[in-house]
Amino acid sequence: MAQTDIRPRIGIVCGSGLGGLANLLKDQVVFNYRDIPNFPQSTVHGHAGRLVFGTLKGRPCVCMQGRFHLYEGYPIQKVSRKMPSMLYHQRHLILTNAAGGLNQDFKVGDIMIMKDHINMPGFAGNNPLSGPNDERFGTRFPCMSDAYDRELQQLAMEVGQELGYGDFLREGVYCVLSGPSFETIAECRMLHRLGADAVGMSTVHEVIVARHCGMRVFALSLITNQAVMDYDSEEKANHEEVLQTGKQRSEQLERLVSTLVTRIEHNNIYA
Ligand SMILES: O=P(O)(O)O[C@@H]1C[C@H](O)[C@@H](CO)O1
Ligand code: HPA
Repeated sequence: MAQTDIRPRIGIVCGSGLGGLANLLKDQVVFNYRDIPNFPQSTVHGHAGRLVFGTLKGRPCVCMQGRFHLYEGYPIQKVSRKMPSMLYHQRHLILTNAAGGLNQDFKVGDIMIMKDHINMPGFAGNNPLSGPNDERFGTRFPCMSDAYDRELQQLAMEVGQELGYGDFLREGVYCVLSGPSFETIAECRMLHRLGADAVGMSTVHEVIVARHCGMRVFALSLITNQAVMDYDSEEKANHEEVLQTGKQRSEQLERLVSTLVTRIEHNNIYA
């Protein structure tokens, strides 16, 4: 922080292939993760591994161009609790991810506003808040029924409609698995029955920590591929398709996020 005058009010985390968001920032001050002491490294294609400070349409922001995933081998506390600590000092956190569509009404390229999550690793005791609680950050037992800020969801929906995104803007429930293997057909069918609209490998642990710190959270999933749910299907989930869809939709997703950022300030949603 000593190396930049920018004091961000909004933190942004970029999902797979969605790092272009960080390039929108003006007056950039960039730190490569490899140059930050004790910082993990991004090991996944589509995650550049840079912390970018700058202004988005005049609003001071900090952007993680590259996140850490459980499957990269980092302990869950390191992935989510200690490392993006710069982001957790902000009032708002905006997260993006790539996800497989489970909802049969969803199409590849849809943008899903996350209204809730299912934390599968959490069911197995893998929660980022496990371990001693530091009361300076938040309570031992944080509420998660209000994890995704309803005012921000509403605002994003309005922004999306104004931008003409109505045909591909959705809302739904994201289910996180630890990865890195993609899901089996039986797993996808089960997750769908459980109420998940999309499946991915990130975001939820970051959301839990952000809510623990009292941040207001907004998250978007880009449906980069249809989860395979049919034994007759020839489709095979793969990371190349994920990145390709990210490239195709990046411009709209970036416009949605940057307009949302200006509206957060304009509507003075800082309480
Ligand atoms: O960081 P996100 O959640 O966007 O990345 C997704 C999940 C895996 O890391 C990868 C699979 O293609 O994309
Ligand atoms: N499954 C899990 N994670 C993903 C997927 C998927 O189908 N697509 C992008 N990230």
